[in-house]
Amino acid sequence: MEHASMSLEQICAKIGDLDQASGELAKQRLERLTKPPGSLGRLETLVIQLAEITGQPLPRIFPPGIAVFAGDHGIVAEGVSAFPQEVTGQMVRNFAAGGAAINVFARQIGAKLDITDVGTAADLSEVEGVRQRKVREGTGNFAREDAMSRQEAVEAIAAGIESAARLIEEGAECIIPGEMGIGNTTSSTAIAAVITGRSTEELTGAGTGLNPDARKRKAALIQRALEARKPDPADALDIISKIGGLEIAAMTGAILAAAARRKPVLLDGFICGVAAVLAVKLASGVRGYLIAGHRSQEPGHEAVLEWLGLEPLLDLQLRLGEGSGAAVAYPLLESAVRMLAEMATFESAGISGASSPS
Ligand SMILES: Cc1cc2ncn([C@H]3O[C@H](COP(=O)(O)O)[C@@H](O)[C@H]3O)c2cc1C
Ligand SMILES: O=C(O)c1cccnc1
Repeated sequence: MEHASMSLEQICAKIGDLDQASGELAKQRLERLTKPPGSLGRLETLVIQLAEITGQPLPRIFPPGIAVFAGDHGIVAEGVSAFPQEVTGQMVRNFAAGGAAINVFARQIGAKLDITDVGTAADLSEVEGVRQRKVREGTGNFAREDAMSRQEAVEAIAAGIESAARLIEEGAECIIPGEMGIGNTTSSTAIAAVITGRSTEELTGAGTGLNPDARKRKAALIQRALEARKPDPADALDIISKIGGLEIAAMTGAILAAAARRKPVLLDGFICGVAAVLAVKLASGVRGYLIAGHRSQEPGHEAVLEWLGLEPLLDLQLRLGEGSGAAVAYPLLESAVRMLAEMATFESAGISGASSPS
């Protein structure tokens, strides 16, 4: 478990450049496969990226590992979610029992699901299959106080590093970060506003299902909270400690740890995208290791994707989280990888190449 005990600085320093040579070999093979050049579109660019990430001309991405983190949010006291705080802990029990959406999709794609309580307000110590890394019992209400200390932010990131490192140690070739935390679209919207500079009115969505009036109040509350907290846009740890979430910080750690081990990170929706932005802020080299699984219905996600420079694979109008959209997108990575590895070449199949200049 080499990386589980590495510090944040060490993990960031370990993130290497993409392997252009492996990407080039993948590209050359793509050109020889029995299809018009470029005709498999984004599956082609995807497999080139996977070769660059893994350093393997024929990349391996199976099995995937899903690292789910749960944390509570003090800001729910302001009425920013359609659901009560206790749902976070209740859903963690549901994850452990195998009944949540992410459990279904994890089984479908052959992924191991690693569940960590990084900061719920519930006592989940007796729940089998839930790792206890509780940094604190939910964040502070960032409309009134900092969400957590800088040290707590580092501890939550470390819990995420540990989870991804463990999954990779156990064989995972691709990491999908997921989360559960009632109120976390509020924290994520605040972070997205700080990073992108866009207005909270533009970025704020309905989350679990707020009505239009409640959504407007949520946007105004986030705006006031940002004026009070004044996070430094250049300092990811300052952002996390003032307005972040424990599970968001842990996802950031998981993303960093995956990149440090040259594993592709398949991103879920809005919350996960925000965690990826924070990871890029901590180590800019992470960017090339990211693949956006889908476009969430939360309006802030579009701004986050734009900031990351990513075009999502799917748009299924999802707005769930948990890692669900990434898990649903994972089979596309398998298609890309299998296409490169298993298709015949023009030479091997005895098929004539293009007759007119391309
Ligand atoms: C039953 C249930 C299961 C969920 N699974 C993910 N979320 C998602 O919704 C929450 C964020 O939305 P908001 O900021 O509006 O509270 C997060 O927990 C997220 O993972 C869920 C929400 C609910 C209610
Ligand atoms: O896109 C997401 O990650 C999301 C959207 C709504 C609620 N929870 C998560």
